[in-house]
Amino acid sequence: MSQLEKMEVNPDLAMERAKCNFNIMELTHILDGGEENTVRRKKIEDIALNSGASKDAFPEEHMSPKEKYENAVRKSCIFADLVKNDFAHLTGLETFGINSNVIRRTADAFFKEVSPFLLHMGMFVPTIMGQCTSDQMSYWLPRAMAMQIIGTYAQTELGHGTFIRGLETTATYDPETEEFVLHSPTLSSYKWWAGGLGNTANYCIVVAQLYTKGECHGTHPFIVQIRDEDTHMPLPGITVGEIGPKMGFNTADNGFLGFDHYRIPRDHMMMKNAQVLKDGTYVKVARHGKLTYGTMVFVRVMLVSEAAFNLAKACTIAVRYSAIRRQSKPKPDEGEPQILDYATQQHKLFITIATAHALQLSSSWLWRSFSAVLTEMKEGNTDKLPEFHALSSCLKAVSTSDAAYLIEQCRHACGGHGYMISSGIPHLYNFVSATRTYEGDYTVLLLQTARFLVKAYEQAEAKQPLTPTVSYLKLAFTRKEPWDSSPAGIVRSFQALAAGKVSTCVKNMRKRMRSGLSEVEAWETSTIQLVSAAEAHCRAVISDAYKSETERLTANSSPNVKIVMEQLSTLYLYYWALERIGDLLLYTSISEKDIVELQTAYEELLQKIRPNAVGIVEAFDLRDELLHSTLGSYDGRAYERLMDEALRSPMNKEPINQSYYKYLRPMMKANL
Ligand SMILES: CCCCC/C=C\C/C=C\C/C=C\C/C=C\CCCC(=O)SCCNC(=O)CCNC(=O)[C@H](O)C(C)(C)COP(=O)(O)OP(=O)(O)OC[C@H]1O[C@@H](n2cnc3c(N)ncnc32)[C@H](O)[C@@H]1OP(=O)(O)O
Ligand SMILES: Cc1cc2nc3c(=O)[nH]c(=O)nc-3n(C[C@H](O)[C@H](O)[C@H](O)COP(=O)(O)OP(=O)(O)OC[C@H]3O[C@@H](n4cnc5c(N)ncnc54)[C@H](O)[C@@H]3O)c2cc1C
Repeated sequence: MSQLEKMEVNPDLAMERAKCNFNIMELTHILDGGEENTVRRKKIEDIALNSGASKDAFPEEHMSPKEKYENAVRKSCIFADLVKNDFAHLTGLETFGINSNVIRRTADAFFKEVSPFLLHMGMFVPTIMGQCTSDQMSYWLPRAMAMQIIGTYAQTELGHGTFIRGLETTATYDPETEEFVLHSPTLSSYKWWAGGLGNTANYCIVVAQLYTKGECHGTHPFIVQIRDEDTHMPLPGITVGEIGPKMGFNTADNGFLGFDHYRIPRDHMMMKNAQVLKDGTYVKVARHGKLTYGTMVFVRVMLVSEAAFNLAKACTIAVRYSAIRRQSKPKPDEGEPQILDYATQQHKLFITIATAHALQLSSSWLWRSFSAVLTEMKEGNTDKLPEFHALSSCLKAVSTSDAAYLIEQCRHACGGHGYMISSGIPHLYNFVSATRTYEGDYTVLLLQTARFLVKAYEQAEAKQPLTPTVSYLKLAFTRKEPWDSSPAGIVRSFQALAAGKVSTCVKNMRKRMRSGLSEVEAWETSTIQLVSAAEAHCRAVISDAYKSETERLTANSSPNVKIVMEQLSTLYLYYWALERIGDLLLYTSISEKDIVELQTAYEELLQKIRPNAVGIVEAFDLRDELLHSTLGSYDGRAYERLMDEALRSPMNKEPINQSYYKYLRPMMKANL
């Protein structure tokens, strides 16, 4: 009999809800970007989740890899149908704005790992939108949106992921037949990793070195059919398959792909930014050489919200569980406290909540900047692209890295039970730790930002005007920043710290060049510090955006919601100031007394947040279907759910496993 037949809420969780002193729904509306967004989101979730279509009859964890994939395809088709037929009027999916976030969020109820269609929606469609001419778009986009074809994005090869210019797949134009010939000249040139490529997709975007009239023009994107639209058989000249088990993403059939002189029509080159005319003449259209990297920039922005969303899930699970879990007996005359009462537990968890808010608000701010950059680019102005590339690169790197670290911390906060797959936390960790690598590795992206920072520093030195996100670099040329523990003062200190680090890097590089190193060598030997400087810059950007967005969003809110949001954003600042004490000592006037006061203020803040902790995570409004967690469900009945899950295990379906007769019994009897 299920342990959950009686509908009850754990009394500790009920008590937490009763003592929450702010309006949870008001905070939900703020996080959703307005009440009407919440209403629409809930409608979409109701349609998708109340039907029960997201549920599995058999626990996914106990399926074979092949069964897991097949189940994910089954549910992807149900979900795609819902998107097309039931959500369309509610979402305006084609805008790829807030509503695609809602669809992405709802999809998580269907997939504990990911949908094999993720790359179709996440990269194939956006690349068609960003890299096609309008004629091409009017042919491809309706087919892709209606799911008549399924696509993916195959850029990375066995030999190269980071260094795009080093890709080896060739696309050589043949003016005789007006076709491109795609070819994989080496093993290392095989495409590797594209999600959905192994078994699902029949089309893909292939990034290849373009050759025409005997000249190489660098990497360009092409739309390539890889399977027959009717039989799904790989087409002649195509070698395609799945790459095998991974830490996560196991329902995403990541694949490999090779070409043997495979021909595609000329107009399957995506020609918005560059064209090859019928006679083979190459025409560059774009004003900026890196516009073909546009989909990556788009997904990097997307990944900041992904990091926030997955952190919100992890801390909802860990905070609810910490409210119902009681352990140890610090006071002999009292019962065991809820583990959420321990200051060390609050230290693990409240920064996780604050980071989820910080990333969510920074991501909304980043989306707005992105829209502004896109609008200018439509008018042919690419001036803001370098700054935006630097910004989206560091935000992607730091948000995914912080999220992975903090999700792991949520697992620690759940003790042994956090290690269970059914807690939901391992899936979250496996998913998010990949986001630190894909779409540009952490270190590589921070070094892109560092390049921009060094150039901006040189502009500041030459007293030239600076773009907004780096205007603080002028602090590098003033006296040491006086320490001020107010939120605005801490943001300024983070800026002074970042400016100081960039300045130190530049001075070190110059010194190394004076001692005989080339510019490239001086850069290379300074990269550890450059990564650290770019991280500090990003931390200053997030802190500034989080603080100012909090002020903007709470300008008209009720007093208690304002207090809660301010407490969290101040906690974020205190936490990172304490984490970076060594740097603050170098670059600001902070004293020993200031540090002691800061630590005390941080500890007091944890206590102030404590009574509202459950309410705060519940403002993320994550339904049980999205959490997939025995530990974090709304009713808080973790022990009953753990036992129920254990009983569902196929290992418990027979009292004696056959291995007893085959191996254990003979061994033990032989040892008698
Ligand atoms: C079921 C329903 C679901 C709904 C779906 C909706 C949403 C889903 C949500 C999210 C997730 C979606 C999908 C996620 C799943 C999996 C996806 C994984 C996909 C992939 O994983 S897909 C492969 C990505 N793979 C990379 O990410 C490679 C990283 N590697 C690079 O990105 C470059 O290769 C780099 C930058 C390292 C070097 O490139 P390089 O060698 O060519 O350039 P170089 O260093 O020489 O720089 C020359 C000048 O270009 C500037 N520059 C460079 N890049 C620029 C840019 N983008 N924009 C503007 N300027 C740029 C520089 O700043 C410099 O500027 P300057 O000269 O002025 O200093
Ligand atoms: C789950 C998952 C899904 C993916 N999906 C797709 C997909 O759909 N389509 C696709 O095309 N690709 C996909 N990828 C590939 C992904 O984009 C690449 O793995 C990623 O960009 C990192 O590149 P890499 O593997 O070449 O790493 P490498 O560049 O080989 O990195 C290895 C190490 O070298 C370091 N390094 C590399 N270059 C430098 C440098 N210049 N300076 C300092 N350090 C450096 C890195 O920091 C890292 O520590 C996926 C990857 C994963 C894990």
